[in-house]
Order: sequence, then C-alpha cells, then structure tokens
Amino acid sequence: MSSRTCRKGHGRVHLTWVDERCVPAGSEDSNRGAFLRLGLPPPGAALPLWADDDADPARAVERFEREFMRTFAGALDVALLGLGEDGHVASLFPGHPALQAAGAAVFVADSPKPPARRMSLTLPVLRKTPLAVMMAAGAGKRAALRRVTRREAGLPTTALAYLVIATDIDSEGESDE
Ligand SMILES: O=C1O[C@H](COP(=O)(O)O)[C@@H](O)[C@H](O)[C@H]1O
Repeated sequence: MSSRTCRKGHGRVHLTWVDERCVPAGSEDSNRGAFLRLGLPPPGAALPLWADDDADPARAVERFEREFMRTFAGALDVALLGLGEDGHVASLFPGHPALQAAGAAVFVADSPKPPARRMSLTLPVLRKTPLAVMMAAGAGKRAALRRVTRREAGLPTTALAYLVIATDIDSEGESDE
C-alpha cells in the first residue's frame, strides 16, 4: 500500500496499492480484500489497482493511470513494500519484462507467484518515490533480503532511491562470503 498527501486537499492522505491480484475483493488472494476484511482502509478511501468491476486489464491500467494522475498527481510520497522470497516487490519480479514498463501501472499476465494475473505500480513510479519502506518478515525471506542489501543487479529494490528495511531477520547463521 502507498500514500500521497494531496497538497490541494487540505492535508488529506490518499492511499492506493503497490500491487493487486486480478481477483474480486472477496477472494482470499485479493490484497485489497485483506485490508477491507480488517476494516482498513474504509471502503472507497483508497484507489484500487483492480476493482471488482474491472474486466479488461488494458482498460484497468487506463482507469488507474487516469485516477492516479488526477488524485496523486502521478506520484507517491511513501511506498510500503513487502519482499517476496524471489526478490520481488509489488508485482515486479526479477527478470520479468514488467520491470521495463513505463507509465504508472502494468498488467502482469504471468506472475511466477500465483495468482498469475496481477496489476502493479511500475518501477518508474517506485523509483521516483522519495521513501520506500520494505517489510521482510520471517526466515524464509533471509536469502532475498541478503540479495537486496547487496543491491544485486536486476532486483527491483536496487533501482529504488531510498529504501528503509523493516525486518525481524537477524544475521545469525549468515556467512559473509
Ligand atoms: O505476491 C505478493 O508478494 C509480496 C510479498 O508478500 P509476503 O506475503 O510474502 O510478504 C507482496 O508484497 C505483494 O504485495 C504480494 O502481491
């Protein structure tokens, strides 16, 4: 999830998602659904990357980009990211062509991690976000975190301007090779 404080909006904070799976919000695979089931954010308070009435991915990209430009002026102040075990953030997977996408949003038809059909903010949007905070929780993320901190070429995080890492992973058991 990500946010933008609207300069014209008297301090209102605008929220959206960094990525979404192309499933209804009622699905347990829906990122938006997971928030809604927690009562966060209130319905309608955040711009969905994939809404329940989106059917065509190309149109969903257009709709999102139009709204993102109107409400967020095409940029974020802060991005909150999760780290995948393969080094992905949002739905930007290392080596995947979606990493090259321009514009604000990209449809991913063949995500290596299910479900296959996803929407993601693009690397250009994340790159120009002044602050990205990435959560890496659980020992399963240790190897990926190591790759992130080494700023491995080809990882989406390596392209980010400023990355704060929140993690419960200690360095125990790591080798320094
Ligand atoms: O598929 C996804 O994976 C990443 C990492 O998720 P996690 O549950 O392993 O922390 C997540 O950040 C992304 O939003 C999600 O769609």
